Amino acid sequence: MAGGHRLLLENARQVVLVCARGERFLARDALRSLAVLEDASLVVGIDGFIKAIGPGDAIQKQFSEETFQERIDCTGKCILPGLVDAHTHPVWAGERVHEFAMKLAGATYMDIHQAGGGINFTVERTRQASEEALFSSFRQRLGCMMRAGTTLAECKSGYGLNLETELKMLRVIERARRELDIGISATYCGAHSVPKGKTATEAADDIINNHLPKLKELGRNGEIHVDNIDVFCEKGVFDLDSTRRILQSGKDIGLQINFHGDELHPMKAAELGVELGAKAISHLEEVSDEGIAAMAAARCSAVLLPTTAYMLRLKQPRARKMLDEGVIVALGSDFNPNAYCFSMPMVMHLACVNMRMSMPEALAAATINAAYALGKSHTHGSLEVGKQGDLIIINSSSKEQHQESPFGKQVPQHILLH
Ligand SMILES: N=CN[C@@H](CCC(=O)O)C(=O)O
Ligand SMILES: [Zn+2]
Repeated sequence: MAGGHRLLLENARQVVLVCARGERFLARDALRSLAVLEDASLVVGIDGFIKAIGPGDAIQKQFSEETFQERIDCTGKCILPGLVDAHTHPVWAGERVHEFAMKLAGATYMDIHQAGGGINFTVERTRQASEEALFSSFRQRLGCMMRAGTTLAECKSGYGLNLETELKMLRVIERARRELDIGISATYCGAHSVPKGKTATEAADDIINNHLPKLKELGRNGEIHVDNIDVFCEKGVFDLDSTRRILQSGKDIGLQINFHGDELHPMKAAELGVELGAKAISHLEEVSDEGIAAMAAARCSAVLLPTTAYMLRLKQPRARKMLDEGVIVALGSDFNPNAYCFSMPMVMHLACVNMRMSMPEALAAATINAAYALGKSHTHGSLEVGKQGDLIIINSSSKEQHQESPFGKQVPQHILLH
């Protein structure tokens, strides 16, 4: 007979809280060591929220008269918050394997983009795909992310560019949000590339005059729920002026600004993001010193994407400088047809090796700080009483093994979402 509480996780070797005082993000010295309880237990209530965390014997005493729908013996194991992936492009059709060969032969991302490949190749395939087919592949991809420990993922549109296909993608994301056991933060990314036959200014006008009013209407009717607005601010894609106009219009209809900036060329995108009150800016391989200082002061988070720099052989984003200056650093997989990585443990590992982040910095960046980038760190990203009981159990006695061994031991034994 069900009753009392949803779940008791008993006697874990470590419960990695990440933070324990209601912090909305971790930066500077707070990243030196994360909050961890040894030999601890955790209780999730029927409503899916965490009710208690503490020493195993204390929890046992406190809940000795209570009943649980499920109990898991976590002896020798480690409990972590579910991982948060702050940047993904997971809805699309068609493969771009041929472009990998072109890149290995020396073509750059922009060479391929300017020749009509890259994003625009995927746009053609995605426009042709049925909504059902898009949902089916999306569901499989989300399943892979979950199996690697992701419990909340930001998911972008952006392979439609026209209103019809952007809405098709957003409906697919909305369906997943309602039907699947994974948290989703939905992002409208209709300015991911300039559609064929249009200039950036014309594309921006179309978005501002046609796409955004429709999103507002559908949001008001409860048909789709969009959290963020994104633009690919890049030389040869959307310039600073078009980016500003689109992001401001998105903000005016209540969306959080969370966009691609300073990736391949220095654009002063970070400075623009701060001016507009952006919640997050992704990539930042080419961010200026002034941009870093402005982001730190404005608490605008940097979503760093180690798979992109690796795949495209770009210079690494200056994670160390950002961290030392107090920027709120988050991580994302950037899952897309050009960077096919589902795994946040692999992303943390690359962040440590290639971007020289410490293990606590990488774990905070994949939990509380990623949740902050999505405006969800009041409910996600740490194990604290009152937060959502999204957590993973790894068959290892310390959290470090999760990052050190991304090729094997990273697969969580249990993934629990509430
Ligand atoms: N840079 C722009 N967007 C993606 C790539 C998308 C694609 O190539 O399909 C990124 O974040 O890496
Ligand atoms: Zn991206």
